[in-house]
Amino acid sequence: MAGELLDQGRLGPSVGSELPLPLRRPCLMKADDKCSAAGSILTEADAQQLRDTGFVVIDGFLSDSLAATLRSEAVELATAGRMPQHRFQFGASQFAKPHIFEADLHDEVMQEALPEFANLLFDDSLAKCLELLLPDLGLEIGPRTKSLKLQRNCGRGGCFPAHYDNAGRPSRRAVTCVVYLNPDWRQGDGGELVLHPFLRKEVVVAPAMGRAALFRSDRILHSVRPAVAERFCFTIWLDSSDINRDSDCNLTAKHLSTDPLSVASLMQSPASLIACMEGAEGCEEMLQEHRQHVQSQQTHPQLGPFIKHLRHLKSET
Ligand SMILES: O=C(O)CCC(=O)C(=O)O
Ligand SMILES: [Fe+2]
Repeated sequence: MAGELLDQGRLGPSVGSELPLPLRRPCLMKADDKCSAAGSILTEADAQQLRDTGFVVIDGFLSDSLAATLRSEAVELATAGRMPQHRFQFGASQFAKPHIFEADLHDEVMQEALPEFANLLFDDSLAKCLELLLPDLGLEIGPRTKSLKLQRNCGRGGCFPAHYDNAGRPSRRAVTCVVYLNPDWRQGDGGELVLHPFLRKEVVVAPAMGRAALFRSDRILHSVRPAVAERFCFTIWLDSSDINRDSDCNLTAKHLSTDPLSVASLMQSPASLIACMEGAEGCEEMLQEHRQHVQSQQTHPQLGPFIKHLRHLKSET
């Protein structure tokens, strides 16, 4: 299904009603001399969109100078060959994600190598701003209740299959904020983020410099298209004290013998998984699990027809 492409030409800087100054541009940096230039732009309209649709895309989320500084730090680490290969847990095994490298800012070695990113880990202005605008999210404040990862996709087809950043307990992630650091991104370079809001049209987000995509970690299925060109981004995940509630998780466990997230995943074809993992260790195991999951749910007496109905609704969007 063709998604709506958000690229620089079509999506101008975010506009919306303005909050009083200190909130409208919360400073993402500690150093005073950089505060005036750095900040996230989060208006009431942005927050409202996040609340109503589960996502919002904001251009100029970082000042040009902060975006450039972060990018140079990232490039320097990558050039020195110091960015660890991204590994992920699947069942009892760990596998490498092809062409993806990630630095976790909870790692003190990385904090030293990436001081500007480390400042962001210890800066709570984004969480505080969201907490004020969307108190129902129950966001927690402090470096221990957020994660920050810098990611390098070296091109050559690196991508992410459709997934949720919070696929259920014990995850406490509530909001994902991905920020892109690619000044030269052009159509054809690939690496677009694709949001798959439930039963709604896909939204394709080009990974352009200073652009941020904020979305509900537990509600928005998303994937990344294969990248042809090298691409950098960093992600902040904000935790909540009020996530994966019994009332969210038990409804379908009780009535449909599954959880709500897997209903949405089932509606995805395994194409994005194959694109990401083909030929890599772990690919066959993951496909096998996907096939088993799909088959067991499709033959479920209540869930099978329900998924068929949802697919039909989605095909009409
Ligand atoms: O690279 C991106 O645009 C998003 C990556 C992602 O979905 C993740 O790290 O969970
Ligand atoms: Fe993700």
